[in-house]
Amino acid sequence: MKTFAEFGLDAKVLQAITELGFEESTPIQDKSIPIAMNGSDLIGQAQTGTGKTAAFGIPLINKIPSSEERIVALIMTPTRELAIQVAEEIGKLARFKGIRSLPIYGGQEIGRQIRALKKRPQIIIGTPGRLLDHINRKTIKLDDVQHVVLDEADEMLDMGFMEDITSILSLVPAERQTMLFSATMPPNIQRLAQQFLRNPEHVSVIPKQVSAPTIDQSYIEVHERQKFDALSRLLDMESPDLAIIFGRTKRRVDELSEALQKRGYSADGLHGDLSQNQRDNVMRKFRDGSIDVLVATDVAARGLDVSGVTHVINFDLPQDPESYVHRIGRTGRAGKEGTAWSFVTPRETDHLHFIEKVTRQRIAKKPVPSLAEAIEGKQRITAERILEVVQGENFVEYKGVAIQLLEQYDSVNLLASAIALITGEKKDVSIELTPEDPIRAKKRRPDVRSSGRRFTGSGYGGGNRTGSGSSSSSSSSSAPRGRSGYGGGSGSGYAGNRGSSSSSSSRDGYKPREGGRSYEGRGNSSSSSYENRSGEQRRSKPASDDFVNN
Ligand SMILES: Nc1ncnc2c1ncn2[C@@H]1O[C@H](COP(=O)(O)OP(=O)(O)OP(=O)(O)O)[C@@H](O)[C@H]1O
Ligand SMILES: [Mg+2]
Repeated sequence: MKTFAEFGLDAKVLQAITELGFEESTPIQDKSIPIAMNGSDLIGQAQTGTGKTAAFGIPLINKIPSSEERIVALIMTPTRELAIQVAEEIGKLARFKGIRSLPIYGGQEIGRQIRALKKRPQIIIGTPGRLLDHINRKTIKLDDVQHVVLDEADEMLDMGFMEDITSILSLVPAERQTMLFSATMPPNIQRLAQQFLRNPEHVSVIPKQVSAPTIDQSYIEVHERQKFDALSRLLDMESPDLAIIFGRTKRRVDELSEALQKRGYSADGLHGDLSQNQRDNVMRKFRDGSIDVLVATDVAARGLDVSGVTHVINFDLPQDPESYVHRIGRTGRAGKEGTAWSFVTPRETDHLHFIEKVTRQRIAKKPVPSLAEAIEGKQRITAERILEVVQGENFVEYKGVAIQLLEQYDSVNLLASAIALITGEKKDVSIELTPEDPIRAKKRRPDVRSSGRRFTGSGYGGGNRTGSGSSSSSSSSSAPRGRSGYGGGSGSGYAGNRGSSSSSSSRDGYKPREGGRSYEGRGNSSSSSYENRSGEQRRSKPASDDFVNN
């Protein structure tokens, strides 16, 4: 653990870091910043929420001269929300040095982006589709780019961006620095690395052994039809400050956010079928706390950093362990504690155990919260809210009526009635969700070679899924986050290791993955159809027989 002053950074960069409140570097920053400052290519892996953005952002900003007028750095992200967020963090770090950065993503009016490009940003943060659009219009040219970062590199591969990335990078001078970052680094990332990186340094913050998690993980076994009631009880019992609930499909997200609103929760949904305006609004409301429940597809699983997210709930289990790791990684960030719950239908318990095995993390089984626990939780929150008001003394104008009431009625009855009113039971609103099919772990098939799952620092060597058809097994592993978070240094990390995956690529580079993953929807209604998570280009659906749907 170092202070940032030890890296020999520009005073203006240091000032920005101080202003952000970063006191010490995180382990990934410790290791990456000197290498990145040297100009070497880099593959950086560290657990969710440990400051990978600054790990590549600080060296970039440090290096770029303020007088630079050309685009010299390009950062690519898999989703629009992440492009916006990374641009914001880069913007904060670059404030005093006066480096200009610009997010470029689908869904935003292109004219606006073209106007902003005229201000000569030195750093562009973009999603591949819109970047290509600008490149084709010649509104962005990459001839002078000296640094490239692929954030969530493995996800960019999985989303079928390989062809786009290849096209984009073919326009960037070979004489450049290229860096890949993610919490999960499956071996097939090597394909990307071999193609685009030169003698990369591998930096990974991985624990030697499983250590205590910062994210408290539990699951509840529940039938599909009981999920919603279980969810409202869970929300009542836990009363999260901010929660993200992941659903499998866009339809699911729509239905769930509407149902939660009907039951009186302050919730809204995020998925790729919404307009960019709607997406921006939902994110803004969630970030400023005007809603406290964000219901989302996996579009929100990667990279998003919203401070104060205390809970992640997998309303539907994710298809693969990487997705699980990234989803629950939306809480427990920057050394804070977080709580993750997953709903598991009886037929999905094998899949849950598979996730446990791969992530080397026991996920504790908990009962469905009882009505009594739910009520107790809700009442506790109401009482806390009342006490806050009492302390604020912002109630003087209500005293007159209070005195009158107390003259006529019993004080306990009065207060209990007021609590009942504020608690606002809306249990009578009936909710009907379209059921989702369970996810099931694939069974080992001896005739198909399994590359298995391997863990760094663990003896586990066997995959319990195998590939099917032309798609060979792709697997990964992870280790849980360490409690140490910032400052502890033991730095547990995700040690993803995916068996060599050589599945056939479709035209657009989309790789139908063994076991599939939780893409948004694979039903046949448009609201539940597969989409590219950046929402800007549609790709072919993964082969449906990659999934066990029933
Ligand atoms: N040195 C530091 N000290 C304190 N906070 C930090 C430091 N570096 C980064 N942070 C904060 O930690 C949070 C998480 O950082 P960031 O989003 O970069 O994580 P990440 O490793 O990219 O996670 P993910 O894998 O989910 O993308 C951010 O709010 C960031 O501002
Ligand atoms: Mg990140």
